[in-house]
Amino acid sequence: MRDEAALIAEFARDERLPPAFSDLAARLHRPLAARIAAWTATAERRPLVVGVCGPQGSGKSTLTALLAWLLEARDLRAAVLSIDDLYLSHAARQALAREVHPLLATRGVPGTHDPALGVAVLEALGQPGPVVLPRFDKARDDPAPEAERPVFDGPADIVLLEGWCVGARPQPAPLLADPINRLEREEDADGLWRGYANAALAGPYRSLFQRLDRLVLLLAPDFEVVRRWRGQQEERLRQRLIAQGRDPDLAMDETQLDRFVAHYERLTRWIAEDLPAAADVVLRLDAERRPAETF
Ligand SMILES: Nc1ncnc2c1ncn2[C@@H]1O[C@H](COP(=O)(O)OP(=O)(O)OP(=O)(O)O)[C@@H](O)[C@H]1O
Ligand SMILES: O=C(O)[C@H](O)CO
Repeated sequence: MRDEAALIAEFARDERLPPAFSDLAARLHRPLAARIAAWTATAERRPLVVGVCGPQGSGKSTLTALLAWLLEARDLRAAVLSIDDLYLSHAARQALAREVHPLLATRGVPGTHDPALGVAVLEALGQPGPVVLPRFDKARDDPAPEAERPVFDGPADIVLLEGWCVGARPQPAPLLADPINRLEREEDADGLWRGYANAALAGPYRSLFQRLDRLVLLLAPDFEVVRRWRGQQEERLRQRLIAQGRDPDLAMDETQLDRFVAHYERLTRWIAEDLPAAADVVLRLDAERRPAETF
């Protein structure tokens, strides 16, 4: 097995993470990778599918990327998939916006992904041979062209499926009655949009989430912190666009961001209430993304 400390240092450098990250990785990522390896050893089917659910900007893609490195160092083949890569195209969401509800134009809530694509990719990852993984380009707000999609050489031992609503269960109908923020009050007064998202969770998303063997749940201190974390993400996107010589205004400004995260508020709050009881590992993060408990 490759030296984990050296691997973590390399990862932190590549990802430009703060110096304190190495300590965190020793307390969190290393033991979590060991736990996932142990789950894999006793799993009844391959690949073992581990869901990583956490609010926007909570650090899911960083966590899963490092876990994949650590698992590979243990000679386990680990693929990472994000539910964000299953978003419907811009045109498909525009069609939903016309036909069902205007708020479905914005990517995010259940109903704006293609869960059947996720099921098909998980299935393909269980077979030998190359699998072209889906990729969504947030600056274009559209799936990336095939040439930009990564290829995983299957079969995978483990798939880490990360996303802000991975494993979410529908809300009981009475909880849908009252709007929870201004967006819902002003633009979904009759509850059609939130009802559609909830029905999607109860329907097509169930087939994807039923495939999860294990669930790791990250929780934010509160929704204000989620807004801040998501803002940091967008700032990174802006910097990346500048570095690539692309238009930085493809990233959202503060007003757009407030409206964007309002779409996520209901389900983010519901997940924090409902999923801890169902998760295998629950990590309560502070505002600096540090878990309160040692693992
Ligand atoms: N443990 C950490 N310490 C400090 N910074 C971190 C840590 N984990 C992640 N970050 C930084 O926080 C930001 C968000 O992380 P990441 O992209 O992993 O979040 P995410 O949950 O996948 O977000 P999204 O749901 O929007 O895709 C990134 O800039 C990342 O470098
Ligand atoms: O950018 C997005 O699509 C949301 O923040 C979910 O990750």
